[in-house]
Amino acid sequence: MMRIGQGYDVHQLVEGRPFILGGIEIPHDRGLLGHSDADVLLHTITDAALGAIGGGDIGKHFPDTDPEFKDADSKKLLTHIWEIVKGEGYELGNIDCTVIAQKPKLAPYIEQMRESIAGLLEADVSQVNVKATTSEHLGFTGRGEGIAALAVILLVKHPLSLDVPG
Ligand SMILES: Nc1ccn([C@@H]2O[C@H](COP(=O)(O)O)[C@@H](O)[C@H]2O)c(=O)n1
Ligand SMILES: C[C@@]1(CO)OP(=O)(O)OP(=O)(O)OC[C@H]1O
Repeated sequence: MMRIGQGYDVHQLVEGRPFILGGIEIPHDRGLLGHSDADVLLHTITDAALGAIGGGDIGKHFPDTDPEFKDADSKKLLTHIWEIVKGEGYELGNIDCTVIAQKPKLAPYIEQMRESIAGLLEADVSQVNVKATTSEHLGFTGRGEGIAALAVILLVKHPLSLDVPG
């Protein structure tokens, strides 16, 4: 049994916030704005996982009107959703993510993000791919006003092995 899900999220880049992406903090002169820590990549992955199990979206589970989730650590939000995914018998097949950011240069941090995401999804790093692209100075990402991220996830459920005698 396999299920596929996709995610998309955008957060604004502003001064005076830490820049947290894929569960790690990256040095930058600005950070992402949100009700939570605004980790746009983990939010996208959370939405993709929810999409795969028909579980709605991140805002349904963690409303941005609820003070409980103010400044929430997005690693904890994804971990909560991943418990639901596992409860339905699924594990990660693979996930492929794209971050659209004019700046900062993300290449030096890609491996650390992969490791962070693999840890959260209880999978091997080889099952997690993270890509970065600029948008060639076009649009809101190109002007550096915000960062967008996309993800496609494949969940797999292994059939119970039957212990047939003889
Ligand atoms: N924030 C980013 C954006 C891109 N990269 C790397 O640069 C390569 C070329 O980007 P283009 O937008 O010109 O296609 C891209 O493949 C990434 O490896 C990056 O590190 N950080
Ligand atoms: C994570 C939550 C909850 O703190 O808030 P934000 O950080 O604003 O993120 P978003 O992707 O807009 O929506 C999900 C939320 O409800």
